[in-house]
Amino acid sequence: MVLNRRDLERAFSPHKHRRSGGQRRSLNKFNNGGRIGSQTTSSMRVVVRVRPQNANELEDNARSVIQVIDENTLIFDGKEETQPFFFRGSKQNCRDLQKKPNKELDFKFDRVFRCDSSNADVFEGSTKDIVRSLLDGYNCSVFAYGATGAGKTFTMLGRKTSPGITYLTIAELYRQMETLASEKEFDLGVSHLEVYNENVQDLIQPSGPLHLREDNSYGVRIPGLSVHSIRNADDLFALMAQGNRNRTQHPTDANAESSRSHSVFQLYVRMTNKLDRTMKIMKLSMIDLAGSERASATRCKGMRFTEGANINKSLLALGNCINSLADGLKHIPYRDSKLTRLLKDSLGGNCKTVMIANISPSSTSYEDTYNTLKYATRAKTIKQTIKKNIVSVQLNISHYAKVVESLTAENEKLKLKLKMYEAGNGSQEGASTSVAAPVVLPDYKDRLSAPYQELEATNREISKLLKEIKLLNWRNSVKQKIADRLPCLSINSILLGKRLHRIRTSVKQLEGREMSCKQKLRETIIKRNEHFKKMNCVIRELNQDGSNAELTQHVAMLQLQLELEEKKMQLEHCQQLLSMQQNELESEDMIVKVICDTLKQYRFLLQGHNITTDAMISHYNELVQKLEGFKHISWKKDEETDDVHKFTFSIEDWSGQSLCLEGAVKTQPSKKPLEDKVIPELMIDYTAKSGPSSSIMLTATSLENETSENESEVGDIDQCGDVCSDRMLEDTTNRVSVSINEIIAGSESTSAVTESNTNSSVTLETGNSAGLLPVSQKNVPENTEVSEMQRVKDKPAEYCGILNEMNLPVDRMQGVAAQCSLTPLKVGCGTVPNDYRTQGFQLNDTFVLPRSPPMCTQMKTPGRLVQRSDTQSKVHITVNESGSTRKRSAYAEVTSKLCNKENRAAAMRVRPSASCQRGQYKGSKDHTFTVPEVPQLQSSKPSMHRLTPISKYYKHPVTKEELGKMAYMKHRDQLNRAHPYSAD
Ligand SMILES: Nc1ncnc2c1ncn2[C@@H]1O[C@H](COP(=O)(O)OP(=O)(O)OP(=O)(O)O)[C@@H](O)[C@H]1O
Repeated sequence: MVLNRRDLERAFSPHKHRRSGGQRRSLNKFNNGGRIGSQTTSSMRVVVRVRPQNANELEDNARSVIQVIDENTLIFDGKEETQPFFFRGSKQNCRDLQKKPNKELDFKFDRVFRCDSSNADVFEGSTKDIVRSLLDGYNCSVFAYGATGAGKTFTMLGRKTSPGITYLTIAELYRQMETLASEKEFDLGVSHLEVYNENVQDLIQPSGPLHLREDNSYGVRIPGLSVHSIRNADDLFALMAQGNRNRTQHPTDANAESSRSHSVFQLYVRMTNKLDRTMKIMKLSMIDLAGSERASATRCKGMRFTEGANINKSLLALGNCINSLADGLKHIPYRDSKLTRLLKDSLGGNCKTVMIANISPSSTSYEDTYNTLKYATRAKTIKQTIKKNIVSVQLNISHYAKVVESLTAENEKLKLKLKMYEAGNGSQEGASTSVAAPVVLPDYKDRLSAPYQELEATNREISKLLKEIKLLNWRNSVKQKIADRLPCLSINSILLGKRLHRIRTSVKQLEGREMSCKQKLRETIIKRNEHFKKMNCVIRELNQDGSNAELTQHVAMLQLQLELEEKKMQLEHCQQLLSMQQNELESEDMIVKVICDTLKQYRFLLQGHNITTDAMISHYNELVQKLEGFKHISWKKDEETDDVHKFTFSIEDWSGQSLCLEGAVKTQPSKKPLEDKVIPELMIDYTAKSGPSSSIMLTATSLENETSENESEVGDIDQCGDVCSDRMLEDTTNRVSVSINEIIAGSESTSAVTESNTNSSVTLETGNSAGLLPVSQKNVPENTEVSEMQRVKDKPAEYCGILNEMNLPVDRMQGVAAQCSLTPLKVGCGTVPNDYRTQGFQLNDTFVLPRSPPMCTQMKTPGRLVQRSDTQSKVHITVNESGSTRKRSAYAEVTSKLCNKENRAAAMRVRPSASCQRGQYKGSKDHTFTVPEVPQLQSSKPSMHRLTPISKYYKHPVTKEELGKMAYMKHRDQLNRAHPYSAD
């Protein structure tokens, strides 16, 4: 335990820190020159007050060791103006060597008060600012430090004529609270205690010693300490006086009214915001420390000596804490004394602190003053981290809703008042310029307003719940639908099980939500009925008071408003539901399309393998019929009409003769225009203007965009798919119907290579041709196929010829070939038609087309090889003598099916080379034809020899499984895109 002056000095000696820090050379380096009002740092605010010399000091003729330079600076132990020093009659510049040299230390503080400063001056310069901080929500502390008799109590408590800063601060607090009274509510409480001989005692209601408790949330607490409410600053003064009377004071040699204890006066402020009910609890502590003293100076003995030792001990602990805080150490020895424990949250805690260092200017207190100044300088470097004490009051969203509601209602009322006021003023305008009397809102409107608003709110809630229920219901039905159709497509039972489980779980969740919504709805409806009753009651009462027309009108208007609001919400909900249903419909539409497409591909695949059954075909046809039925469902609006896109068609026959045609493309309004992606349906009606033709090519050009680029021949297999390949119907009136499955974006025109006879009236019609087979197939009896199949089996080498004889469509031929385990024909087979016989070919000449699409140059009579180059193909045809004598020329007709766009036109008009002319091949069996790139045979009956899309997937050798897989692969992505629950 340290009890003497030397220890105290050591505790606050700068040399101590020089040793530890090794940096400081002069006291001036302590000074950071902090300024009043500087809010940039949160350093402890330190002010110094110099008291006037007392009678004793004046009597002793002691010199003043303090020179106050300005508001912030003082010089301790400055040079005195002394008599010149003479040695042997001459003035000496050197000082009197017998005298101690002056320290001449300058100190800077936040504020320095001269000895003539009043308590009011000190208040203005030290604690006035912290009142603002207190009301901003910060804890604040003020403590007075100094040697005994230095004027601490005088500064803190003052006299009746000159109240101290505690009183002045609290008076200021009351003044500022009054200005905030409209926004905030305040509750004030005070307590007053002393720490005497390391015991804490209540000064207002003295009882036994009190214990200190520390709490993370509330800091230091003293259970049992009485807290007294005050109404004004005068109440406070009375309480302080009472507390001071109870304070332990004893006269010492240094001070006749020496306080022998540390006094702590605390004011608690609870501030509640009237608007949001947030609460702040702040604490202001005014601490009058006991004076540090030298036992020699006070000449205390016995009890007084023990008191002094305790005072010094606690002040020493305080000095250690200040040093540790100033050095930024982690551990602060607060627990060394009761005083430091009590001041824990005032010094380094969450608190704005002001230290008032009281000093005597007299040289008799030289050491005390010097120590106090050092102490204060050290304290100045303490940094504090402070935050507002906002108590989170349990306010929920409903509270804010209420506040907003009440404000809105008030706002509405005010608006109404203003309107009425303006209306009243308007009518009186001109009549009188006197100030209009305040307009009183009709009572009935006021009384009806609250129940109406309640009713409106519940109505809104009901509409919302109804909408929620409907949506949940609909989502549920969609999920059910998915669950129903999933097993139809999914082939992976494990995956299917998982998906179904997921769907069922979500269905259950939706049902649960629906139930809770329904429950809420029931409750809200009950609530609404109550509001209705309430409103009716008010209306009845108002009627009893004296019904008037205005009231009736107002009630009717309110009812209408309610209805209107309800209808508006219903409309909104309907629109939302409708758009969701529309989306669902579109997605289902897409699924149907994809399924149809896939089905068609599978159908061809099966047909290719000749494994279709009658039942399958009839099911398929049923489906087609159903789909056709679907098309009759019209989504178009009444005012919508078909979009017509006009085209001109130029038709060329293979001999180069061209026909001019005009036509139009009709698209259904629900379908996208030509420029868009896919046009599933397209109607082209045109009539040839002139001339018969045996072979024509149709080129369609959009009139709406007449540029040369748009003039294109379509029919390219890459662009138009199987144009004119699926269905060609020949009717008796020489009208040819061509089915076009789809036209891809970018091709604004379509063409079809077709044949017309003498009549040039041609109709190209598009439609869903899925599943429609070439009509010629109908004419082929199944039994014929079977018998021929046997023939093929018996003579596999001749199967091409046999199949040609059978006059089967190419896919059927492929099927037969596959069934007979023969190499499937890649592209197609054709028989030379009868009319060709007259042109030099023999019946049953066989044309074998190449195996894979670009290799389309093989054209041979049996036994002869055909060659092909990149740019053209040479076709060797063996023609027998009889044929050549009969006809002068021969034709190798090709179609553009597998050609690229550029050479297709040329390919269409392949003529036999010169070597094919009559007579030139007489006697010779080999003739050469120059054929453009990628030719293909075309017979006079195109329906029989067209390529089918399925042929694209043929490879040799290929198994049925592979074929199936290939077709599946092609459509898998499309299917998945169309619907996530499609095939796995
Ligand atoms: N600024 C001042 N102006 C006039 N008189 C003063 C001033 N400061 C102090 N005094 C007088 O000095 C005497 C001692 O002052 P005070 O009791 O306030 O000292 P203290 O620091 O509280 O001493 P202790 O620590 O012993 O209680 C008192 O009589 C007081 O009236």
